Amino acid sequence: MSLNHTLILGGARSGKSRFAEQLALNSNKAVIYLATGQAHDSEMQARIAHHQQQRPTDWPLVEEPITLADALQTYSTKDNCILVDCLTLWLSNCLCHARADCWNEQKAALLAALEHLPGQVIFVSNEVGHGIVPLGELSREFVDESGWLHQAIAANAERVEFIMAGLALTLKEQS
Ligand SMILES: Nc1nc2c(ncn2[C@@H]2O[C@H](COP(=O)(O)OP(=O)(O)OP(=O)(O)O)[C@@H](O)[C@H]2O)c(=O)[nH]1
Repeated sequence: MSLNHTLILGGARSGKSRFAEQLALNSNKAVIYLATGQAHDSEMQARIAHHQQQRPTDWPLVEEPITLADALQTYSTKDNCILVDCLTLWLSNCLCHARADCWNEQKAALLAALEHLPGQVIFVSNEVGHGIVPLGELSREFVDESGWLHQAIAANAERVEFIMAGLALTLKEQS
């Protein structure tokens, strides 16, 4: 089964967001930008402001740090393309949530929702699994969950790209 979603992976400052934005533009559909990031400090505020300045001003913004599946179900239509930037921050937000089962619930909800969404979705995410296994328990959980999430989304994606130094390596493309 291949669904109408694309996964764009890459390291920090790899150019993955820019690549994903170009892909969304090329879709020729109405694009919605779904941000999972939260501006908890001035550095993050500056990053967000930078992102806002360089993407098209006519893209509606949805900010949703936790309930990603609900947001996708609310906004996905057969004529639109939702750009989700990014799964990594969503995973962090869910793992750090006060409710211990938040992550398992939200992950299951997303994977289930993906089977029925009417429109196109482009996911951006950090590939964080290239280093050594972290010593801290939460960091280990983060790296493990991130890898499992990417595998689950990639399995049914129609396209998966890995971005490095602004260049794309196509991992999967189904015509
Ligand atoms: N809340 C909110 N977050 C945003 C908005 N625009 C972007 N972001 C967040 O900013 C994050 C990207 O931050 P960066 O660290 O600068 O980008 P990056 O993805 O690591 O870098 P590249 O690989 O170069 O794309 C995304 O994950 C978004 O969640 C916005 O309008 N509102």
